[in-house]
Amino acid sequence: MASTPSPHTTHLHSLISSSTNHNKPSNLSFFHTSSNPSSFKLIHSFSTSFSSTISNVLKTADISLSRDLNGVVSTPKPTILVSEKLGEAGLDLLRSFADVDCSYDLSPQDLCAKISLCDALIVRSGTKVTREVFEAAQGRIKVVGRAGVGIDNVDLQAATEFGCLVVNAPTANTIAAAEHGIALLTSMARNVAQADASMKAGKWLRSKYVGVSVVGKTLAVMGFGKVGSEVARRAKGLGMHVIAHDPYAPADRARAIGVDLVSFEQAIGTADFISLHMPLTPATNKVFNDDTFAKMKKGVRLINVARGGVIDEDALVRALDSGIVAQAALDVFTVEPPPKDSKLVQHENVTVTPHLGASTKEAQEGVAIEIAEAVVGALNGELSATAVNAPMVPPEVLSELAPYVVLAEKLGRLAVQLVTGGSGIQSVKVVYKSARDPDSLDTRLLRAMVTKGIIEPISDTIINLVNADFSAKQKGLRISEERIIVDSSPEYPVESIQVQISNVQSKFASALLENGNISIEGKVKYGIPHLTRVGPFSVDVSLEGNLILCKQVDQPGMIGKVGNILGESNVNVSFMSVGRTVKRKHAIMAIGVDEEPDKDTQKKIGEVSAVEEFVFLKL
Ligand SMILES: NC(=O)C1=CN([C@@H]2O[C@H](COP(=O)(O)OP(=O)(O)OC[C@H]3O[C@@H](n4cnc5c(N)ncnc54)[C@H](O)[C@@H]3O)[C@@H](O)[C@H]2O)C=CC1
Ligand SMILES: O=C(O)C(=O)COP(=O)(O)O
Repeated sequence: MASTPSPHTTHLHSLISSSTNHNKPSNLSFFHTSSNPSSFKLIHSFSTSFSSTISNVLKTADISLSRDLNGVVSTPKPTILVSEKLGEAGLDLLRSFADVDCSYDLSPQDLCAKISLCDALIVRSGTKVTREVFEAAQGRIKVVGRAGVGIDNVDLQAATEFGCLVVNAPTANTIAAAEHGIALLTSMARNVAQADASMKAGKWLRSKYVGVSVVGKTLAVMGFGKVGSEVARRAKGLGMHVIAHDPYAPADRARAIGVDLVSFEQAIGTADFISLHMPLTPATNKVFNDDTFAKMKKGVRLINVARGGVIDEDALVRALDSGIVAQAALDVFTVEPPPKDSKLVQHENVTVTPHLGASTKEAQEGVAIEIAEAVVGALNGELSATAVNAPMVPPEVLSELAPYVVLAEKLGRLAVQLVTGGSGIQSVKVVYKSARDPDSLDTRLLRAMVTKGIIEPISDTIINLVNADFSAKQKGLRISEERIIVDSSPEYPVESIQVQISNVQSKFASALLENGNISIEGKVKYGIPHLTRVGPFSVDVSLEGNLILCKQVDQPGMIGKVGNILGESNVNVSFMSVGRTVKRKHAIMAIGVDEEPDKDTQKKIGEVSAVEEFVFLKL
């Protein structure tokens, strides 16, 4: 298996660990637009640093570096388990990137046994991805790809808790499902399946199988999403009068194709045909039951290409027996496959297909490519446009926020190290200063990264965009955000980010504001995150390597003294900056160092007479 740890394997948890200099711009260039240095225009190609940054946001790529016997380092392929039949084009795409294990018809036990060896899992509707599966994965699984629309077979809550991204393929099977809905509607109306079966049994029953016409009849589309609206469009082509019920669909989209959105009661009470196209959720579970069947027009015909669970199947049998429902055509069932002796399946007025809605050659090839691209992208650390349990952030927003994402994580990491004991944190405030309208600044990524920076140093939880909010909540950490509009260039999304931690003691008292909060602030300068404020003190040091913060009496010679001690211990100083509140009183020295000074060196710094307090912080 690709990334099974071996003696020759160094396991890195992500493409870039938080202590490496991944934020160093790999290919920065500047061009000068005016004599004012602040208007230097930055041209930053994010080809390497951007994808690294985004990998860090998601931490989906569990990349292992293997050494061969000659010590040459190579990156083994991730392993993707495909547990149900997937189109060849998608499999080819996956194989070009990963080791692909196509194991169909796995028992739940077999799936749990395999999953800890896999970085991604691709399923259709037949695999139940339960909490047990995520537990058995032991943190290895980074993405579940659902090759289709409905994700009711994936425990999303568990996926989120385990920081596993779930992506689906929401568009490629829409037409197939809509066509199947129409096929069921028309074939049911003309008893095609029953007549076919009877002829094959040697009969010729022309009068028994007189059907009903659909033209002029009212069709209620329940769930006016992608499939529902395509069914509506086609039904109008058949001359039907189409109404729809969908509490979340925009009325103008319905009006545009000549469909009226109506209430649930109105839809089921007036329709001759009812076609179901909503997802299975706690709210739609068994929404068609004895009560709702009782409100339907006698002799109604029902089509279900959505999910079996939206119907109480026993109630449907009763409604068929009583004649409320004249006929039903079902592609989906509460339990799939349904029991062989299912009264519903055996009912003479019911037409059934074995969940074939998405099963056309075209749809399956499309779905396979759509999901393969999404899974490969996610394993590469890209945020997916079809993420189900993480915010979908458009690529242009992502690329713009990339350096701020690094800044946010580092500020969180710094702030938490200033807390005495590093625990007991309950309340964190993140203040964004920006010239942009608050509505046009999406801070979810930044908040997730501050959370990551705060939680990871004090726990063993890996935080990413998927589980950041959940993990914060679980740890009783309240993260609030404030946006301050400033009068600067709206060209950059954020002017500065400040992280405040309240109600804690600090091991570096100078980082406290008057309100008692630990506070640090940073900016992105020329693409590189900088620390610009510690408590009330202004500093200016790039956030690379490690950091020493030193509070001293503001007097000449301090930089030299501390610099000498570090130099004698062979600790390389990359940046130094001094900030003070009042001249000749107190100053904060922020020193960027490449190496961690040993205890002796730290002791010597502490013994410099004018040094009042100092702290060493890892970035
Ligand atoms: N049989 C099959 O092979 C296939 C089944 N499906 C199923 O079809 C259903 C629809 O798929 P899409 O149109 O792609 O999804 P979609 O997300 O585009 O549409 C679902 C619509 O249902 C609406 N909805 C949510 N709750 C509702 C409620 N309580 N009452 C009425 N409407 C509600 C939503 O607002 C949304 O507009 C899903 O359940 C999906 O799993 C989809 C493809 C193939
Ligand atoms: O996409 C959906 O929601 C479907 O129901 C299709 O399911 P399938 O991939 O054919 O098992």
